[in-house]
Amino acid sequence: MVLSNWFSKLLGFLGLQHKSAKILFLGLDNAGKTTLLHVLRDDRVAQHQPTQYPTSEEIHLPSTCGSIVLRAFDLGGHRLVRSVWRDYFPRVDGVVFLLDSTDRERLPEAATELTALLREPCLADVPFLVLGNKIDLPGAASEGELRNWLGLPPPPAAAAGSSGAKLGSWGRLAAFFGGPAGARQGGGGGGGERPVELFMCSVLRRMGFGEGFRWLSQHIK
Ligand SMILES: Nc1nc2c(ncn2[C@@H]2O[C@H](COP(=O)(O)OP(=O)(O)OP(=O)(O)O)[C@@H](O)[C@H]2O)c(=O)[nH]1
Ligand SMILES: [Mg+2]
Repeated sequence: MVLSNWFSKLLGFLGLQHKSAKILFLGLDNAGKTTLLHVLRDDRVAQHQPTQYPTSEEIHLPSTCGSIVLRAFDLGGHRLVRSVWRDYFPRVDGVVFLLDSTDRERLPEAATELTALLREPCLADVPFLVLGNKIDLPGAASEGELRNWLGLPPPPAAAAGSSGAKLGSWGRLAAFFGGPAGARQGGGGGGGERPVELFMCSVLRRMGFGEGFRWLSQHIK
């Protein structure tokens, strides 16, 4: 068992093994979910109509994004279509939650949706990759500001006063918590915790999300 785990990790490291994972792309309308999905699939930025109906795509992520195969579900973020999100919760391997970091007016709404998802019992063990998108635009919220809105604790390096804070909006926040945003679950690295991490990104500039998907691929069971 230990040997086979070690072997599969080695294959993954060498890019010779692909995981297949059911991943939900969630977040408010206009966050950039469909744009991201198509950048991942075609490596091309295009304009899309607001998503009205759920769609799914099989996406082979390159080794720079973790060498995994995603069954990615783009569910649309408009208030009216959010009611279908829960139909897709069974057997999910991961959630990618996108935020428009320039839309401060809607950050409370986004935080409420994220908190509700984190409270979902059937998503209790599911890793959450949170992407603070559109940092190419002037006035985008910083990583720290988003962390405050979402109730995420500071990364350990920043809390200890190290130079990690210099990473600023391009940096990454590592946090393990569950239940409502900001509340640690289990504590101290023990059982019952699930991984949640924030990465700042620009889908348009193709920056930041690759690191996020590498992180996610490591946390998919
Ligand atoms: N400046 C900038 N604009 C972006 C970025 N990512 C997406 N957008 C724009 O944001 C708008 C919304 O993008 P979509 O991908 O359609 O958003 P969505 O989350 O799928 O929205 P719904 O389908 O309504 O849920 C589009 O005009 C995109 O071009 C980014 O990184 N930077
Ligand atoms: Mg869409």
